[in-house]
Order: sequence, then C-alpha cells, then structure tokens
Amino acid sequence: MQDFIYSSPASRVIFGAGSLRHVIREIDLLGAGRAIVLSTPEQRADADHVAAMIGERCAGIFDRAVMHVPIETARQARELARQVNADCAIAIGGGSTTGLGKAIALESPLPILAIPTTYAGSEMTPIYGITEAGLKKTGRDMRVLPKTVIYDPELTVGLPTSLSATSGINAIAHAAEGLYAQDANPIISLFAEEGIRALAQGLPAVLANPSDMEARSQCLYGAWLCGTVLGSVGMALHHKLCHTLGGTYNLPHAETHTVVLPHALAYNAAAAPDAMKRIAKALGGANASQAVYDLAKALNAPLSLKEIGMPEGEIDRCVEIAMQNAYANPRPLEKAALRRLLDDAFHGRRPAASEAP
Ligand SMILES: NC(=O)c1ccc[n+]([C@@H]2O[C@H](COP(=O)([O-])OP(=O)(O)OC[C@H]3O[C@@H](n4cnc5c(N)ncnc54)[C@H](O)[C@@H]3O)[C@@H](O)[C@H]2O)c1
Ligand SMILES: O=C(O)CCC(=O)CC(=O)O
Repeated sequence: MQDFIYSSPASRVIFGAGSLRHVIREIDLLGAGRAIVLSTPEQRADADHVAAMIGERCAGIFDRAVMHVPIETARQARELARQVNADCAIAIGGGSTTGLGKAIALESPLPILAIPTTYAGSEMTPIYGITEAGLKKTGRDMRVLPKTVIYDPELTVGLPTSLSATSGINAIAHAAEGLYAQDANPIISLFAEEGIRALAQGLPAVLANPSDMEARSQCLYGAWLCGTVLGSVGMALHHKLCHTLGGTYNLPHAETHTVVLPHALAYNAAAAPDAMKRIAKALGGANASQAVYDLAKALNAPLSLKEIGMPEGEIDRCVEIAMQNAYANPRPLEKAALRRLLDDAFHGRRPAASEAP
C-alpha cells in the first residue's frame, strides 16, 4: 500500500426519509437564531415549506438562486441576509442553491445548513463557483463547506426523472475521477466505489417508479458519498472538459457530465486500469466506459453533445482550451486523442472496447 493523507471534513449529516422534521433542532445545534432560506424560483414552495416549519426562526426567503451563481445574485442574497440579521443560511435545492449559500458564507460568518434535492454533491465540498462578467471562477475554502446537511429522500421525489438520471451520473463522475485522482486514498476510494454502486442500483429503480422511497434513498446516499469524494480529492480531465464545454457553450451542467463521462473514462482507461476495474465492478459491467454509456442509455439520458446544444465545428477550439493550464490526469493530454474523444462525445458514439484495459 502507498502512503496517503486522509483528512475528514467536519460536516454533520442527518439522513433519512422525513428527516427535514429535525430542521429546528439542527438550527439550535448550530447555535443560530434566525435563518435566511435560499431556493431557486422553481423551488419557492420548498422554501415556503421550510419557512413554515421554522416559523419565527425564519428571517427571510431569497428565491432567486440560478445556475453558476452570478455575482449580482450573490450580492443581493448577501445584502438581504445582512438586512434581516440572519445568522444562518438554509439552502434547499440543488447545486445552484447550495452554491449561493456558499457565496454568502465566503464573505460572512453565516453557517450553511444544506438540504440537497439533487445528486450534484456540492453540499459535501469546500468548492465554490461564482460567475462574474461571463467568467466562472472556482476556488476551495473551508468556510463554504456546509456545517450541517439534511438528506431527506422525500424531497427528491419531485426531481424529474430526466434530471434524476443526469444528476446521478454527475455524481458518478465525481467518484469515477476520485478513483484515479493523483491524491486518491483507500478510504475515499471505498466511498467512491460504494457511491457508484448505490447510484447504479437506485437510478433505474427511480426511473421505473419516481416515488420509490428505497430507490430515492439509495440515490441520495450514493450522491452523499460521491460528493464527499469530490470534496476530498482532485478531479481530472473529465471535470476539466465539462467546465470548458459548459462555460464556453452554456451547456446544461448535469447533461454535459452525462455525455462526456464514458469518453473521458475511455481516454484514461489504459492509464488507470485499477480504477477502471473498480468502476466497472460497481456498475455491474465488464468495461467502465461502456458500462457508464449503457447506464445513461438505459436511463434515457442524452448521449451526444450535439443534442444538448454544442454547435457544430467547435471541437478544435475546445481541444485548445482543454490543453491550456496543466492539471493532473492519469494519461497525458494528447491533442489528437482529445479530438477523437470530443468527436465521439459530440456524435454520441458508444466507446470502443479496445480502449479498455
Ligand atoms: N461546488 C461544488 O462542489 C459543486 C458540485 C456539483 C455541482 N455544482 C454546481 O451546481 C450547479 C448544478 O446543480 P444541479 O445539477 O443540482 O442543478 P440545479 O441546482 O441548477 O437544479 C436544476 C433545477 O432543478 C430544480 N430542482 C432541484 N431539485 C429539485 C427537486 N427535488 N424537485 C424538483 N425540482 C428540483 C432546481 O430548482 C432547478 O430549477 C452547477 O452550477 C454546478 O457547477 C457545484
Ligand atoms: O462549483 C462549481 O462549479 C465547481 C465544482 C463543480 O461544478 C463540480 C462539477 O463539475 O460537478
């Protein structure tokens, strides 16, 4: 066994169907008085529900969270939190809402109580992203890591099956890259394998019956583990490509992860054979990249960049951007191979078995 470093971030997790009922207890345990409740406009009803549950402990609601945290939105939310004297932020929603909470925590001492309703995993990471003048900047800061996370699968029953599928594969991507991370360690690799297994088991059952609470619980449990992997070890080519594609062509986040993952894994297969075996095993397949592709197909998820809005004729530009700024990846970045990867992803081809170990 190689030497390794494992550090455990200090989040308190409350998991289980109906666990939202503990929200007041959790505000008390944070030592907070009154909370500002954050949501997207689409999830205003969820924010209202939390506000009604906590009654006079609700200092106000800010329901304008949007994807990628525009700086203007972050400023408005920070200002409202200040005006209403909130000493805690409750973020109920997906990565966009958690991200807004993080933007508040970055500039104030407010602890975040996150109540995730997708599988994106942001609630378990110290990673924040803020978009200014069309450019998204990301960073790591322990101040933004939610202090408490309530995982209540009942809140995910309304997550549309299409977003359940792509958000679940977004989570699998964190775990898959965690297994071949430069700073991987055996503990986080256990989380990764178990996270992929739980999602691979839960997602098809969610598609068959979106109200299946056992399946919803499996998926949220998997998302928690995969989010922990994202927060603990470094990501590589797959995440870099998704940020490039998402930022340059304004492609939807979870869908982009879903399309790119099989091809990023095929690219890295020969350079990370042990990780590929663990991914394939967790997915119940023989080949990691093909098993992810087949899972996405079985879940009726998008398979090509073309169908999610990437324009034609942009692959060379994308390769150039992806080659900028060196970062760790099991296989060195090679222009021609990256071009093939993106061409396969653009057209939605199933990865070839020959690329696997
Ligand atoms: N910092 C991190 O560690 C990290 C990790 C993952 C994702 N992210 C960021 O999070 C964003 C994407 O998050 P996302 O994929 O969770 O999507 P999202 O938060 O943008 O949610 C997508 C839509 O689904 C709605 N929704 C969420 N949960 C629902 C539910 N249970 N029922 C009905 N509707 C629901 C939301 O209100 C929104 O309209 C991106 O900006 C991404 O960069 C950050
Ligand atoms: O907050 C961010 O945008 C950076 C982390 C992230 O998006 C993880 C992912 O790609 O799913």
